[in-house]
Amino acid sequence: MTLIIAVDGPAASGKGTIAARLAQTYGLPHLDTGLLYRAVGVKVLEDGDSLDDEAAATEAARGLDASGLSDDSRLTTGEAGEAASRVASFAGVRAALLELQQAFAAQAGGAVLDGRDIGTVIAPGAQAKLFVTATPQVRATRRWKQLTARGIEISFEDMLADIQRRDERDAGRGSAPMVQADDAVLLDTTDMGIEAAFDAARRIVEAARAKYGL
Ligand SMILES: Nc1ncnc2c1ncn2[C@@H]1O[C@H](COP(=O)(O)OP(=O)(O)O)[C@@H](O)[C@H]1O
Ligand SMILES: Nc1ccn([C@@H]2O[C@H](COP(=O)(O)OP(=O)(O)O)[C@@H](O)[C@H]2O)c(=O)n1
Repeated sequence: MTLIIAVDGPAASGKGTIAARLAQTYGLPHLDTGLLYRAVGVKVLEDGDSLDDEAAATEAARGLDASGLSDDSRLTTGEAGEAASRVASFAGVRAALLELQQAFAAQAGGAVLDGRDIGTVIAPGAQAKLFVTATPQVRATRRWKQLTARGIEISFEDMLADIQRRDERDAGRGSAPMVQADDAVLLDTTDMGIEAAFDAARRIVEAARAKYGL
């Protein structure tokens, strides 16, 4: 049996940071699945199509080249996050991205994936499942600091409103909504720094490894 680690949670909860560090710790490949939806959203915008156009978004998802996404600075903006969340509600987009993600999860040796539906849809059999969260205020503060450090200007109030709107859309959509899997462990990082959050995440994974003898 291999170790698949599923890390889900809302925007700026720290799931990507935790997933990357877990991957490093256990020597596993890591896929930030949010980048796939961000790339689809940005492609729709760049093609001049509407974010309400499911056919255009599905076509963009089918034609997606998933290589090099983590180096693409166009994908880290607030607009890209918003566009991602809009196209991510389309069943056609999710279906087009399913196989790629499931193949990544199933590769020999195991994998770490982070997103919204990893523990519920992409890898329901994952040995370790974390649902990472924090209050909207704390998450907005983290994302605001991250974006302003990159020279992106946004007010804190707008940031908080963006995060809350995205939370609602992601949790409320019909297709693979953001929800904690029944067997996921909740990790609330509201009062934790990065080190404490990572330590807590590692303990959750260690418990799963012990359970499965991995
Ligand atoms: N526990 C934490 N405490 C403070 N800042 C954090 C914590 N976890 C992550 N961050 C910072 O918050 C920002 C968002 O984290 P990230 O891992 O990208 O979140 P997500 O993948 O959930 O959107 C990053 O700048 C990251 O360094
Ligand atoms: N597995 C996933 C990952 C992301 N997404 C969507 O893509 C958007 C961007 O995801 P992300 O993980 O890059 O966003 P952040 O949490 O980093 O802000 C989310 O708001 C979701 O709508 C999804 O639907 N399913």
